[in-house]
Amino acid sequence: SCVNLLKAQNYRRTISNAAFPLLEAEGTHNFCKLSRHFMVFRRDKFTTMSEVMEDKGDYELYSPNPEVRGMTTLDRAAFRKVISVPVLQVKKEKVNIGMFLKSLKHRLIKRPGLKRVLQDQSDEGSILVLLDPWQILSGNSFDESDRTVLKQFEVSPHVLQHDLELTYENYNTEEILSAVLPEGQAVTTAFSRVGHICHINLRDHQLPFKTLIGQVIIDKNRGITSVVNKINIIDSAYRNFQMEVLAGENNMVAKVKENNIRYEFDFSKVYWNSRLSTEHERIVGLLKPSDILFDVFAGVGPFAIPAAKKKCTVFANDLNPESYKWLLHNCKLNKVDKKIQIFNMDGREFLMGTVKEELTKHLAHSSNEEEKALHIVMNLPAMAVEFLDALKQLLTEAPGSSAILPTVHCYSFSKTDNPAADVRHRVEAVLGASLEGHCSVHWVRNVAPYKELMCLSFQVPANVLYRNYATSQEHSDEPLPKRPRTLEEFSAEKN
Ligand SMILES: C[S@@+](CC[C@H](N)C(=O)[O-])C[C@H]1O[C@@H](n2cnc3c(N)ncnc32)[C@H](O)[C@@H]1O
Repeated sequence: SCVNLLKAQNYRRTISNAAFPLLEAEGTHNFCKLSRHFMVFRRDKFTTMSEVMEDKGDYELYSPNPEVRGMTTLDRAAFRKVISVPVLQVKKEKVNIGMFLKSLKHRLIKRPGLKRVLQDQSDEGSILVLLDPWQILSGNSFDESDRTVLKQFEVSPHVLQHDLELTYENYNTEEILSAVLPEGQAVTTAFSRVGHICHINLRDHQLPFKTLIGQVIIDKNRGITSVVNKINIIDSAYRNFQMEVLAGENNMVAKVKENNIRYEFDFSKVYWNSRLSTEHERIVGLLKPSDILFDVFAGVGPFAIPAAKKKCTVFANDLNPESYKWLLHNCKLNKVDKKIQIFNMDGREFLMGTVKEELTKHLAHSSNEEEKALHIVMNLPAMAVEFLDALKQLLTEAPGSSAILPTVHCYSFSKTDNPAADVRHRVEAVLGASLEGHCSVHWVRNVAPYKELMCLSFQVPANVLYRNYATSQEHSDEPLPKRPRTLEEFSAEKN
Protein backbone atom coordinates (compact mmCIF):
# COMPACT_ATOMS: atom_id res chain seq x y z
CA SER A 1 0.00 0.00 0.00
CA CYS A 2 0.98 3.63 -0.23
CA VAL A 3 1.53 3.74 3.50
CA ASN A 4 4.00 0.89 3.34
CA LEU A 5 5.72 2.48 0.41
CA LEU A 6 6.13 5.66 2.39
CA LYS A 7 7.31 3.79 5.43
CA ALA A 8 9.85 2.02 3.29
CA GLN A 9 11.09 5.33 2.02
CA ASN A 10 11.32 6.71 5.53
CA TYR A 11 8.84 9.45 4.82
CA ARG A 12 6.70 8.30 7.69
CA ARG A 13 7.85 10.93 10.11
CA THR A 14 7.77 13.77 7.65
CA ILE A 15 4.14 13.72 6.68
CA SER A 16 1.18 14.50 8.76
CA ASN A 17 -1.20 11.88 10.03
CA ALA A 18 -3.88 13.78 8.20
CA ALA A 19 -2.20 12.79 4.97
CA PHE A 20 -2.57 9.08 5.54
CA PRO A 21 -6.25 8.59 4.83
CA LEU A 22 -5.66 10.51 1.63
CA LEU A 23 -2.74 8.34 0.67
CA GLU A 24 -4.75 5.23 1.26
CA ALA A 25 -7.66 6.62 -0.69
CA GLU A 26 -5.42 7.31 -3.67
CA GLY A 27 -4.45 3.68 -4.09
CA THR A 28 -1.01 2.44 -4.99
CA HIS A 29 -1.35 3.08 -8.68
CA ASN A 30 -2.24 6.73 -8.37
CA PHE A 31 0.20 7.22 -5.59
CA CYS A 32 3.07 5.98 -7.72
CA LYS A 33 2.09 8.40 -10.43
CA LEU A 34 1.77 11.23 -7.96
CA SER A 35 4.60 10.54 -5.57
CA ARG A 36 6.95 13.24 -6.86
CA HIS A 37 4.36 15.97 -6.96
CA PHE A 38 2.34 14.57 -4.12
CA MET A 39 -0.36 16.86 -2.75
CA VAL A 40 -1.62 16.75 0.80
CA PHE A 41 -4.72 18.53 1.96
CA ARG A 42 -3.64 20.13 5.12
CA ARG A 43 -4.40 23.26 7.04
CA ASP A 44 -7.16 24.35 4.68
CA LYS A 45 -5.15 24.11 1.47
CA PHE A 46 -3.40 21.60 -0.74
CA THR A 47 0.35 21.56 -0.24
CA THR A 48 3.10 19.63 -1.93
CA MET A 49 5.13 16.94 -0.20
CA SER A 50 8.20 19.14 -0.15
CA GLU A 51 6.28 21.93 1.57
CA VAL A 52 5.08 19.49 4.18
CA MET A 53 8.60 18.29 4.75
CA GLU A 54 9.93 21.83 5.17
CA ASP A 55 7.16 22.87 7.54
CA LYS A 56 8.61 21.04 10.52
CA GLY A 57 6.68 22.88 13.22
CA ASP A 58 3.43 21.95 11.62
CA TYR A 59 3.85 18.23 11.37
CA GLU A 60 5.11 18.16 14.92
CA LEU A 61 1.83 19.56 16.18
CA TYR A 62 0.73 16.18 17.41
CA SER A 63 4.19 14.69 17.98
CA PRO A 64 4.97 13.85 21.59
CA ASN A 65 7.76 15.79 23.31
CA PRO A 66 11.21 15.08 21.80
CA GLU A 67 12.47 14.15 25.30
CA VAL A 68 10.62 10.82 25.13
CA ARG A 69 13.02 9.57 22.43
CA GLY A 70 15.07 6.65 23.72
CA MET A 71 12.87 6.07 26.79
CA THR A 72 12.99 2.40 27.78
CA THR A 73 10.82 2.60 30.91
CA LEU A 74 7.39 3.90 30.06
CA ASP A 75 6.84 7.31 31.67
CA ARG A 76 3.32 8.25 30.63
CA ALA A 77 3.54 11.72 32.23
CA ALA A 78 6.38 12.67 29.86
CA PHE A 79 3.86 12.74 27.03
CA ARG A 80 2.00 15.76 28.44
CA LYS A 81 2.19 18.71 26.11
CA VAL A 82 0.17 21.85 25.41
CA ILE A 83 -0.82 22.72 21.86
CA SER A 84 -2.87 25.52 20.44
CA VAL A 85 -6.03 24.41 18.68
CA PRO A 86 -8.79 26.33 16.89
CA VAL A 87 -12.16 26.50 18.66
CA LEU A 88 -15.61 27.92 18.13
CA GLN A 89 -17.42 29.53 21.01
CA VAL A 90 -21.01 28.29 21.18
CA LYS A 91 -23.80 29.57 23.45
CA LYS A 92 -25.19 26.64 25.40
CA GLU A 93 -28.74 27.89 25.59
CA LYS A 94 -29.14 28.78 21.94
CA VAL A 95 -27.71 25.71 20.29
CA ASN A 96 -28.58 22.03 20.28
CA ILE A 97 -24.97 20.95 20.81
CA GLY A 98 -25.49 17.34 19.74
CA MET A 99 -27.02 18.34 16.41
CA PHE A 100 -24.41 21.02 15.86
CA LEU A 101 -21.50 18.60 16.42
CA LYS A 102 -23.10 16.09 14.08
CA SER A 103 -23.48 18.69 11.33
CA LEU A 104 -19.88 19.88 11.64
CA LYS A 105 -18.29 16.55 12.51
CA HIS A 106 -15.81 16.47 9.60
CA ARG A 107 -14.27 19.74 10.88
CA LEU A 108 -13.85 18.65 14.50
CA ILE A 109 -10.61 17.61 16.13
CA LYS A 110 -9.87 13.91 15.89
CA ARG A 111 -7.63 12.53 18.62
CA PRO A 112 -7.94 9.34 20.64
CA GLY A 113 -9.64 9.96 23.98
CA LEU A 114 -10.14 13.67 23.38
CA LYS A 115 -13.41 15.45 24.13
CA ARG A 116 -14.51 17.71 21.31
CA VAL A 117 -16.39 20.05 23.61
CA LEU A 118 -15.03 21.92 26.67
CA GLN A 119 -16.55 24.35 29.11
CA ASP A 120 -15.48 27.91 28.22
CA GLN A 121 -13.70 29.03 31.41
CA SER A 122 -14.18 32.68 30.52
CA ASP A 123 -17.94 32.42 30.00
CA GLU A 124 -20.15 30.11 32.00
CA GLY A 125 -22.89 30.21 29.36
CA SER A 126 -20.63 28.98 26.53
CA ILE A 127 -18.79 25.92 25.47
CA LEU A 128 -15.79 25.60 23.17
CA VAL A 129 -16.03 23.26 20.19
CA LEU A 130 -12.58 21.97 19.28
CA LEU A 131 -11.80 22.07 15.56
CA ASP A 132 -9.29 20.09 13.53
CA PRO A 133 -6.10 22.18 13.44
CA TRP A 134 -5.07 20.45 10.19
CA GLN A 135 -8.11 21.88 8.47
CA ILE A 136 -9.10 25.07 10.25
CA LEU A 137 -6.72 27.99 10.63
CA SER A 138 -9.20 30.83 10.78
CA GLY A 139 -12.80 31.65 9.91
CA ASN A 140 -11.71 31.72 6.26
CA SER A 141 -11.08 27.99 6.36
CA PHE A 142 -14.79 27.19 6.43
CA ASP A 143 -16.34 26.32 3.09
CA GLU A 144 -19.83 27.12 1.87
CA SER A 145 -21.53 24.16 3.51
CA ASP A 146 -19.79 24.81 6.85
CA ARG A 147 -20.99 28.38 6.74
CA THR A 148 -24.54 27.24 6.10
CA VAL A 149 -24.33 25.02 9.19
CA LEU A 150 -22.91 27.83 11.31
CA LYS A 151 -25.64 30.15 10.12
CA GLN A 152 -28.36 27.59 10.75
CA PHE A 153 -27.18 27.15 14.37
CA GLU A 154 -26.44 30.87 14.76
CA VAL A 155 -22.81 30.21 15.67
CA SER A 156 -20.22 32.84 14.84
CA PRO A 157 -17.54 31.65 12.34
CA HIS A 158 -14.98 33.55 14.39
CA VAL A 159 -12.22 31.07 15.26
CA LEU A 160 -10.41 31.41 18.60
CA GLN A 161 -7.24 29.64 19.70
CA HIS A 162 -7.29 27.46 22.81
CA ASP A 163 -4.43 25.91 24.77
CA LEU A 164 -5.16 22.21 24.94
CA GLU A 165 -3.23 19.70 27.04
CA LEU A 166 -2.44 16.47 25.21
CA THR A 167 -1.63 13.47 27.36
CA TYR A 168 -0.42 9.91 26.78
CA GLU A 169 -4.09 8.93 26.32
CA ASN A 170 -4.39 11.18 23.28
CA TYR A 171 -1.69 9.45 21.21
CA ASN A 172 -2.04 6.23 19.32
CA THR A 173 0.43 3.33 19.50
CA GLU A 174 2.27 4.29 16.35
CA GLU A 175 2.71 7.93 17.42
CA ILE A 176 4.06 6.89 20.81
CA LEU A 177 6.43 4.30 19.44
CA SER A 178 7.73 6.48 16.62
CA ALA A 179 8.47 9.18 19.19
CA VAL A 180 10.30 6.75 21.48
CA LEU A 181 12.17 4.36 19.16
CA PRO A 182 15.32 5.36 17.24
CA GLU A 183 14.48 7.85 14.52
CA GLY A 184 14.05 6.50 11.01
CA GLN A 185 13.76 2.85 12.03
CA ALA A 186 10.71 0.63 11.68
CA VAL A 187 8.35 1.25 14.57
CA THR A 188 6.21 -1.82 14.95
CA THR A 189 5.74 -5.06 13.23
CA ALA A 190 2.22 -6.17 12.48
CA PHE A 191 0.74 -7.81 15.51
CA SER A 192 -1.77 -10.61 15.71
CA ARG A 193 -4.24 -11.23 18.44
CA VAL A 194 -5.31 -14.51 19.97
CA GLY A 195 -7.88 -13.88 22.70
CA HIS A 196 -6.25 -11.69 25.33
CA ILE A 197 -2.78 -12.29 23.89
CA CYS A 198 -1.06 -10.07 21.37
CA HIS A 199 1.91 -11.60 19.63
CA ILE A 200 4.56 -9.67 17.79
CA ASN A 201 7.85 -10.29 16.06
CA LEU A 202 10.32 -7.72 17.32
CA ARG A 203 13.34 -6.79 15.25
CA ASP A 204 16.76 -6.41 16.83
CA HIS A 205 16.69 -2.60 17.10
CA GLN A 206 13.36 -2.83 18.95
CA LEU A 207 14.55 -5.25 21.61
CA PRO A 208 15.82 -2.61 24.10
CA PHE A 209 12.28 -1.20 24.06
CA LYS A 210 10.46 -4.52 24.28
CA THR A 211 8.81 -3.98 27.68
CA LEU A 212 7.71 -0.48 26.76
CA ILE A 213 6.30 -1.68 23.44
CA GLY A 214 4.34 -4.39 25.26
CA GLN A 215 2.95 -1.90 27.78
CA VAL A 216 1.89 0.56 25.09
CA ILE A 217 0.08 -2.19 23.18
CA ILE A 218 -1.78 -3.23 26.36
CA ASP A 219 -2.67 0.40 27.13
CA LYS A 220 -3.99 1.07 23.66
CA ASN A 221 -5.89 -2.12 22.85
CA ARG A 222 -8.86 -2.99 24.96
CA GLY A 223 -9.00 -6.67 25.87
CA ILE A 224 -5.28 -7.33 25.37
CA THR A 225 -3.74 -8.16 28.73
CA SER A 226 -0.61 -9.97 27.60
CA VAL A 227 1.98 -9.21 24.92
CA VAL A 228 4.41 -11.87 23.75
CA ASN A 229 7.33 -11.78 21.37
CA LYS A 230 7.85 -14.77 19.12
CA ILE A 231 11.44 -15.79 19.59
CA ASN A 232 11.70 -18.20 16.73
CA ILE A 233 9.88 -18.83 13.53
CA ILE A 234 7.58 -21.85 13.71
CA ASP A 235 10.05 -24.65 13.35
CA SER A 236 9.07 -27.05 16.08
CA ALA A 237 7.39 -30.29 15.12
CA TYR A 238 4.18 -29.15 16.74
CA ARG A 239 4.18 -25.80 14.91
CA ASN A 240 3.96 -23.75 18.10
CA PHE A 241 6.08 -20.67 18.84
CA GLN A 242 8.63 -20.14 21.52
CA MET A 243 7.58 -16.92 23.13
CA GLU A 244 8.63 -14.41 25.75
CA VAL A 245 6.08 -12.42 27.73
CA LEU A 246 6.97 -8.75 27.28
CA ALA A 247 4.22 -7.19 29.35
CA GLY A 248 1.06 -8.09 31.18
CA GLU A 249 -0.08 -11.39 32.58
CA ASN A 250 1.74 -14.69 32.12
CA ASN A 251 -1.46 -16.60 31.43
CA MET A 252 -1.19 -18.17 27.96
CA VAL A 253 -4.52 -19.98 27.99
CA ALA A 254 -6.43 -18.16 25.30
CA LYS A 255 -10.17 -18.21 24.75
CA VAL A 256 -11.20 -17.43 21.20
CA LYS A 257 -14.23 -17.65 18.99
CA GLU A 258 -13.87 -18.66 15.35
CA ASN A 259 -16.86 -18.94 13.02
CA ASN A 260 -19.09 -18.93 16.09
CA ILE A 261 -17.32 -21.82 17.78
CA ARG A 262 -15.41 -21.48 21.02
CA TYR A 263 -11.88 -22.76 21.46
CA GLU A 264 -9.59 -22.72 24.46
CA PHE A 265 -5.93 -23.68 24.42
CA ASP A 266 -2.50 -22.87 25.78
CA PHE A 267 -1.13 -20.65 23.02
CA SER A 268 2.46 -21.32 24.07
CA LYS A 269 2.08 -25.08 23.57
CA VAL A 270 -0.15 -25.61 20.52
CA TYR A 271 -0.65 -24.25 17.03
CA TRP A 272 -3.30 -21.59 16.42
CA ASN A 273 -3.57 -19.11 13.59
CA SER A 274 -6.50 -16.71 13.49
CA ARG A 275 -5.78 -16.01 9.83
CA LEU A 276 -7.01 -19.48 8.86
CA SER A 277 -10.61 -18.92 9.90
CA THR A 278 -11.84 -18.42 6.31
CA GLU A 279 -10.04 -21.57 5.21
CA HIS A 280 -11.52 -23.60 8.05
CA GLU A 281 -14.94 -22.30 7.05
CA ARG A 282 -14.33 -23.08 3.36
CA ILE A 283 -13.46 -26.72 3.99
CA VAL A 284 -16.28 -27.27 6.46
CA GLY A 285 -18.59 -25.69 3.86
CA LEU A 286 -17.73 -28.55 1.48
CA LEU A 287 -19.02 -31.14 3.93
CA LYS A 288 -22.57 -32.37 4.19
CA PRO A 289 -24.19 -33.72 7.35
CA SER A 290 -23.34 -37.42 7.67
CA ASP A 291 -20.09 -37.09 5.68
CA ILE A 292 -16.98 -38.47 7.32
CA LEU A 293 -13.97 -36.31 8.05
CA PHE A 294 -10.48 -37.55 8.89
CA ASP A 295 -8.41 -34.65 10.22
CA VAL A 296 -4.83 -35.94 10.20
CA PHE A 297 -3.18 -32.85 11.75
CA ALA A 298 -6.13 -31.54 13.72
CA GLY A 299 -4.53 -29.10 16.16
CA VAL A 300 -7.11 -27.98 18.71
CA GLY A 301 -9.99 -28.70 16.35
CA PRO A 302 -10.81 -25.81 13.96
CA PHE A 303 -11.83 -28.20 11.14
CA ALA A 304 -12.98 -31.09 13.30
CA ILE A 305 -15.29 -29.29 15.72
CA PRO A 306 -17.33 -27.29 13.19
CA ALA A 307 -17.59 -30.44 11.05
CA ALA A 308 -18.97 -32.36 14.03
CA LYS A 309 -21.35 -29.48 14.75
CA LYS A 310 -22.56 -29.97 11.20
CA LYS A 311 -23.35 -33.58 12.13
CA CYS A 312 -20.44 -35.14 10.27
CA THR A 313 -18.66 -38.11 11.82
CA VAL A 314 -15.16 -36.98 12.67
CA PHE A 315 -11.86 -38.73 13.36
CA ALA A 316 -9.32 -36.14 14.50
CA ASN A 317 -5.67 -36.72 15.25
CA ASP A 318 -2.69 -34.71 16.45
CA LEU A 319 0.76 -35.83 17.52
CA ASN A 320 1.21 -33.05 20.07
CA PRO A 321 -0.12 -34.29 23.46
CA GLU A 322 -1.04 -30.68 24.32
CA SER A 323 -3.08 -30.31 21.12
CA TYR A 324 -4.77 -33.62 21.91
CA LYS A 325 -5.57 -32.40 25.42
CA TRP A 326 -7.08 -29.12 24.20
CA LEU A 327 -8.85 -30.84 21.30
CA LEU A 328 -10.60 -33.06 23.83
CA HIS A 329 -11.36 -30.01 25.97
CA ASN A 330 -12.83 -28.14 22.98
CA CYS A 331 -14.95 -31.12 21.93
CA LYS A 332 -16.51 -31.08 25.41
CA LEU A 333 -16.74 -27.29 25.44
CA ASN A 334 -18.74 -27.40 22.21
CA LYS A 335 -20.68 -30.54 23.17
CA VAL A 336 -19.53 -32.61 20.20
CA ASP A 337 -17.50 -35.22 22.08
CA LYS A 338 -19.96 -37.91 20.94
CA LYS A 339 -19.44 -37.06 17.26
CA ILE A 340 -15.63 -36.98 17.32
CA GLN A 341 -13.11 -39.70 17.99
CA ILE A 342 -9.75 -38.23 18.79
CA PHE A 343 -6.26 -39.71 18.48
CA ASN A 344 -2.78 -38.76 19.61
CA MET A 345 -0.39 -40.35 17.13
CA ASP A 346 1.79 -39.69 14.15
CA GLY A 347 -0.19 -38.76 11.04
CA ARG A 348 1.18 -41.70 9.05
CA GLU A 349 0.17 -44.14 11.76
CA PHE A 350 -3.28 -42.56 11.83
CA LEU A 351 -3.64 -42.88 8.04
CA MET A 352 -2.44 -46.46 8.01
CA GLY A 353 -4.51 -47.46 11.04
CA THR A 354 -7.79 -45.67 11.75
CA VAL A 355 -8.21 -44.14 8.29
CA LYS A 356 -7.49 -47.46 6.59
CA GLU A 357 -10.00 -49.32 8.79
CA GLU A 358 -12.73 -46.76 8.29
CA LEU A 359 -12.17 -46.49 4.54
CA THR A 360 -12.28 -50.27 4.20
CA LYS A 361 -15.54 -50.35 6.11
CA HIS A 362 -17.21 -47.56 4.16
CA LEU A 363 -15.89 -48.21 0.68
CA ALA A 364 -16.22 -51.97 0.48
CA HIS A 365 -19.76 -52.14 1.81
CA SER A 366 -21.22 -48.83 0.82
CA SER A 367 -24.65 -49.06 -0.70
CA ASN A 368 -26.90 -46.42 -2.16
CA GLU A 369 -28.65 -45.91 1.18
CA GLU A 370 -25.58 -44.63 2.92
CA GLU A 371 -23.99 -42.22 0.56
CA LYS A 372 -21.38 -40.55 2.64
CA ALA A 373 -18.55 -38.55 1.21
CA LEU A 374 -15.17 -39.15 2.83
CA HIS A 375 -12.78 -36.24 3.33
CA ILE A 376 -9.20 -36.33 4.57
CA VAL A 377 -7.80 -32.98 5.69
CA MET A 378 -4.04 -32.66 5.96
CA ASN A 379 -3.04 -29.25 7.23
CA LEU A 380 0.65 -29.49 7.98
CA PRO A 381 1.84 -27.40 5.06
CA ALA A 382 5.58 -27.90 5.50
CA MET A 383 5.31 -31.69 5.41
CA ALA A 384 1.83 -32.97 4.53
CA VAL A 385 2.74 -33.89 0.93
CA GLU A 386 5.34 -36.33 2.28
CA PHE A 387 2.62 -38.21 4.18
CA LEU A 388 0.60 -38.91 1.06
CA ASP A 389 2.52 -42.05 0.19
CA ALA A 390 0.70 -43.65 3.13
CA LEU A 391 -2.39 -43.68 0.90
CA LYS A 392 -0.68 -45.74 -1.79
CA GLN A 393 -2.15 -49.23 -1.97
CA LEU A 394 -3.67 -48.66 1.43
CA LEU A 395 -6.72 -50.83 0.65
CA THR A 396 -7.07 -54.31 -0.72
CA GLU A 397 -10.76 -55.04 -0.82
CA ALA A 398 -12.33 -53.74 -4.03
CA PRO A 399 -14.64 -50.75 -3.64
CA GLY A 400 -18.39 -51.29 -3.47
CA SER A 401 -20.52 -50.42 -6.46
CA SER A 402 -21.59 -47.04 -5.19
CA ALA A 403 -18.41 -46.19 -3.32
CA ILE A 404 -17.15 -42.63 -3.53
CA LEU A 405 -13.41 -42.51 -3.14
CA PRO A 406 -12.10 -40.14 -0.49
CA THR A 407 -11.23 -36.55 -1.24
CA VAL A 408 -7.97 -35.29 0.21
CA HIS A 409 -7.39 -31.63 1.06
CA CYS A 410 -3.64 -31.39 1.33
CA TYR A 411 -1.93 -28.14 2.33
CA SER A 412 1.49 -27.10 1.17
CA PHE A 413 3.69 -24.04 0.98
CA SER A 414 5.10 -23.04 -2.35
CA LYS A 415 7.89 -20.62 -3.13
CA THR A 416 7.70 -20.89 -6.90
CA ASP A 417 6.29 -18.62 -9.60
CA ASN A 418 3.48 -21.08 -10.25
CA PRO A 419 2.42 -22.36 -6.81
CA ALA A 420 -0.63 -24.25 -8.11
CA ALA A 421 1.38 -26.29 -10.61
CA ASP A 422 4.21 -26.76 -8.14
CA VAL A 423 1.98 -28.27 -5.46
CA ARG A 424 0.15 -30.49 -7.94
CA HIS A 425 3.40 -31.81 -9.41
CA ARG A 426 4.84 -32.60 -5.99
CA VAL A 427 1.69 -34.44 -4.95
CA GLU A 428 1.63 -36.36 -8.25
CA ALA A 429 5.27 -37.34 -7.76
CA VAL A 430 4.51 -38.82 -4.33
CA LEU A 431 1.34 -40.60 -5.51
CA GLY A 432 2.95 -41.77 -8.75
CA ALA A 433 -0.21 -40.82 -10.64
CA SER A 434 -1.48 -37.91 -12.66
CA LEU A 435 -4.22 -35.75 -11.16
CA GLU A 436 -4.79 -33.84 -14.37
CA GLY A 437 -8.44 -32.83 -14.50
CA HIS A 438 -9.16 -34.48 -11.13
CA CYS A 439 -7.99 -31.88 -8.67
CA SER A 440 -8.44 -28.26 -7.76
CA VAL A 441 -5.96 -25.92 -6.14
CA HIS A 442 -7.03 -23.21 -3.78
CA TRP A 443 -4.77 -20.30 -2.87
CA VAL A 444 -5.14 -19.87 0.90
CA ARG A 445 -2.87 -16.98 1.82
CA ASN A 446 0.49 -15.40 1.40
CA VAL A 447 2.56 -16.26 4.47
CA ALA A 448 5.80 -14.43 3.66
CA PRO A 449 7.31 -12.71 0.64
CA TYR A 450 7.24 -15.31 -2.17
CA LYS A 451 5.74 -17.96 0.06
CA GLU A 452 2.17 -19.02 -0.62
CA LEU A 453 -0.03 -21.40 1.33
CA MET A 454 -1.98 -23.62 -1.08
CA CYS A 455 -4.57 -26.34 -0.66
CA LEU A 456 -4.76 -29.09 -3.25
CA SER A 457 -8.04 -31.03 -3.21
CA PHE A 458 -8.20 -34.28 -5.12
CA GLN A 459 -10.04 -37.52 -5.12
CA VAL A 460 -7.59 -40.34 -4.50
CA PRO A 461 -7.35 -42.31 -7.77
CA ALA A 462 -8.51 -45.92 -7.37
CA ASN A 463 -5.24 -47.26 -8.81
CA VAL A 464 -3.37 -45.37 -6.08
CA LEU A 465 -5.61 -46.37 -3.17
CA TYR A 466 -6.10 -50.08 -4.06
CA ARG A 467 -3.48 -52.76 -4.22
CA ASN A 468 -3.60 -54.56 -7.58
CA TYR A 469 -6.63 -52.50 -8.54
CA ALA A 470 -5.90 -52.56 -12.28
CA THR A 471 -4.90 -56.25 -12.27
CA SER A 472 -7.90 -57.40 -10.26
CA GLN A 473 -10.17 -55.60 -12.70
CA GLU A 474 -8.57 -57.33 -15.68
CA HIS A 475 -8.35 -60.91 -14.36
CA SER A 476 -11.35 -61.38 -12.15
CA ASP A 477 -14.03 -63.92 -13.13
CA GLU A 478 -16.47 -62.01 -10.99
CA PRO A 479 -18.60 -59.39 -12.72
CA LEU A 480 -16.55 -56.20 -12.59
CA PRO A 481 -17.46 -53.80 -9.85
CA LYS A 482 -18.52 -50.50 -11.27
CA ARG A 483 -15.86 -47.83 -11.41
CA PRO A 484 -16.07 -45.84 -8.16
CA ARG A 485 -17.92 -42.61 -8.71
CA THR A 486 -16.20 -39.28 -8.68
CA LEU A 487 -17.37 -36.69 -6.21
CA GLU A 488 -18.83 -34.63 -9.08
CA GLU A 489 -20.85 -37.62 -10.32
CA PHE A 490 -22.02 -38.30 -6.79
CA SER A 491 -23.13 -34.69 -6.27
CA ALA A 492 -24.82 -34.59 -9.69
CA GLU A 493 -26.76 -37.77 -8.90
CA LYS A 494 -27.85 -36.39 -5.55
CA ASN A 495 -29.13 -33.20 -7.10
C1 LIG B 1 -0.36 -26.30 10.92
S1 LIG B 1 -1.02 -27.10 12.34
C2 LIG B 1 -2.72 -27.23 11.84
C3 LIG B 1 -3.64 -27.35 12.99
C4 LIG B 1 -5.12 -27.23 12.62
N1 LIG B 1 -5.53 -28.24 11.68
C5 LIG B 1 -5.43 -25.85 12.08
O1 LIG B 1 -5.87 -25.72 10.95
O2 LIG B 1 -5.24 -24.88 12.80
C6 LIG B 1 -0.37 -28.69 12.18
C7 LIG B 1 -0.66 -29.61 13.35
O3 LIG B 1 -0.04 -30.86 13.05
C8 LIG B 1 0.49 -31.42 14.23
N2 LIG B 1 1.57 -32.33 13.83
C9 LIG B 1 2.84 -32.05 13.53
N3 LIG B 1 3.49 -33.15 13.12
C10 LIG B 1 2.59 -34.17 13.17
C11 LIG B 1 2.64 -35.53 12.86
N4 LIG B 1 3.75 -36.10 12.40
N5 LIG B 1 1.54 -36.26 13.01
C12 LIG B 1 0.38 -35.72 13.46
N6 LIG B 1 0.27 -34.41 13.79
C13 LIG B 1 1.36 -33.64 13.63
C14 LIG B 1 0.94 -30.22 15.05
O4 LIG B 1 0.99 -30.53 16.42
C15 LIG B 1 -0.11 -29.17 14.69
O5 LIG B 1 -1.15 -29.17 15.64
